[in-house]
Amino acid sequence: RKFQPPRSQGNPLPGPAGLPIIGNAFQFPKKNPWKQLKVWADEYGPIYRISALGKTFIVLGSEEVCNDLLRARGDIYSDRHYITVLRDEIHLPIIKYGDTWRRQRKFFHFAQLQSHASNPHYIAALNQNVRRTLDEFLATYSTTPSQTTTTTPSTATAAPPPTLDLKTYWHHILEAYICGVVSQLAYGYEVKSSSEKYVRDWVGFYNEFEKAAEPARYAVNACPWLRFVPRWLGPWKESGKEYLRREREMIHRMFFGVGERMGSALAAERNVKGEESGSNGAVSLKNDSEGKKTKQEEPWSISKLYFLNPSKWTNTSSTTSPPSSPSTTATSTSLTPHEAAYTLGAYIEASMAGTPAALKLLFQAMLWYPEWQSRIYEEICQVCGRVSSDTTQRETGSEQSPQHPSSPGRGDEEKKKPRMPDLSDMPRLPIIRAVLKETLRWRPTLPGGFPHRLTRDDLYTPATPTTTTTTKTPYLLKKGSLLLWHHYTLTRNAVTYPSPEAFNPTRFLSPTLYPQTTRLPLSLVVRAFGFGRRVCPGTRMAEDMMVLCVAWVVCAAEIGRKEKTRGRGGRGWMHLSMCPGRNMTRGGRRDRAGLSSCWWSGAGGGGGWSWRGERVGTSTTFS
Ligand code: HEM
Repeated sequence: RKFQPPRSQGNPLPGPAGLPIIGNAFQFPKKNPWKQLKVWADEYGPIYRISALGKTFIVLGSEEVCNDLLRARGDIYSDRHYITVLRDEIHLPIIKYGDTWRRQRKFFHFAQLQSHASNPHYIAALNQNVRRTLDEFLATYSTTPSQTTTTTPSTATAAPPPTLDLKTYWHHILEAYICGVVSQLAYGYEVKSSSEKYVRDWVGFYNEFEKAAEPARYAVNACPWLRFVPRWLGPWKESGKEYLRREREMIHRMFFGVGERMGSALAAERNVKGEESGSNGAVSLKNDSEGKKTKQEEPWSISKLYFLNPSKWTNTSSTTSPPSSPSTTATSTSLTPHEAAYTLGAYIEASMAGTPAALKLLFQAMLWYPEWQSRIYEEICQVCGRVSSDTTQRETGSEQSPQHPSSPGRGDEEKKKPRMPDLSDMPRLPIIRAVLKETLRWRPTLPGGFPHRLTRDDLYTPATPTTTTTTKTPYLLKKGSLLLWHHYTLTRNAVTYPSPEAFNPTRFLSPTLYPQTTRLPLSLVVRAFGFGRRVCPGTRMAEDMMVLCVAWVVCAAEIGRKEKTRGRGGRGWMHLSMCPGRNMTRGGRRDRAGLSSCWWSGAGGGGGWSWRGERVGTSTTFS
């Protein structure tokens, strides 16, 4: 494995010529720069190289090549680029490939194992948060909330703060939804409203993290030797540190707080020793009886599972005397408490990274293609029952949804009682899942992919000859290169996805094109989640959260286009209006069990509730 192929045996990769040092950095358009990589992929084939500021990037533009390298040779293609600004911390998505990554990833998988349809805590976290989210949408965007609300919504605090722009508030609601689910699972913490500081803090951390990782923002990321410059010349040194300090304080407070309340010696000692910040903010236990009381009351969470049996993860010795320097004392197999805390930090931050953006795009797809909204609604009616007064289908939604052949139907009796969809319905909702897959393909949230780093020289001959391959001589891929699985190019492959620019979820329903497409895990059907050993471990949970959210919103209202106001909006902006459907004004959909408690009556036709959306996600400035 240590064998390094002689460099003379390989051909250099093709690619566009660039300037010395700067490379191809200035050849990208300002708008949608990732599109340029597709242009080059068409010219140079499914594997080519570019360079920028001394770094070599190898761009992979076909699933075959991605699988050959990132998956089949995962032992050398799973490292990450070293981000100097974030060097102190152990964020799972960017950590170097090695023992710490293995330990964290193992704990992450343990956390993911809790997210299954037979775990009542998982179901509760999803249902509770989706209900709150819908409440917030209704309470916030009803044009006449005082007249329409007869039952007090469960989130009395749902109205946005007066300073907040309604154009962006719905982003906050979706962020709080994701944050709510994962926080409840990770720490047993229940988010009450999207304007809660707790949620905004996590969003802030993720945004800071994203900025810190940008090569263009901090020159030190591109030129690591800059870290040796004095502090007065490198302001990023302080700003980076401040963000990391606040983030660490939050991650430790939430994680060790659970242990403290449970009376865990590990967490208590940890708290006494304290972190750099002086305090982790965890609740101190006063005496045994209080300890016992809080121990009983501590809600289920992944942190709690950890503190119930820390020795499963940590060396027994370190459970009584926590390491003074968090990241240094781990053996190759034992996860330090600090690492466990950061794994759950990644659980939240990584969820917040991709999922809200994808959800926003899903809403955008509903807006632009209302016929799919109607088909989703029809599908839900077939699976969860149709409300008695809801005899009229939506104008565009007369088409019947196909029933998934493998899904057992619920009894007729149950069908008579309309209810809101839940997790157990997932296998029987192929349409909404196809719409999600198509959205992730149509508007990738990470169009440029997420770089993997190659740890030693490698030789590679693509099985399918490329336009530039003249001989059978393999290409030389150099150690230290960053590999971009270019998601935008992958999704624009006209052979796999005919008419790639068209939004057409049917492609994921066709049994000839994608056999078993509704049953395969999302990450195997769409490539939005990466490849190989670093593939996104939260895929199933992401699918559950997104499908449930859209299903509930579509049950509650129609998402429609609000008339464009002159001089406002523009390219990349969208206008949304959600108005109660015809059925609802006649008391139709509000009769669904599960919705009634958060619903208002007498919503009156006409305007309903509306919101104006700002740019959706980071990748919506498509032309
Ligand atoms: C639509 C939603 C999501 C998208 C599009 C997405 C996408 C991705 C991508 C592209 C990667 C990098 C894969 C690679 O390098 O090959 C990744 C990594 C990761 N994702 Fe997600 N993700 C989503 C949701 C989630 C959720 C809900 C969680 C947590 C529950 C999560 C946790 C992670 C973690 C921890 C990593 C780092 C894995 C590693 O480097 O070993 N993601 N995700």
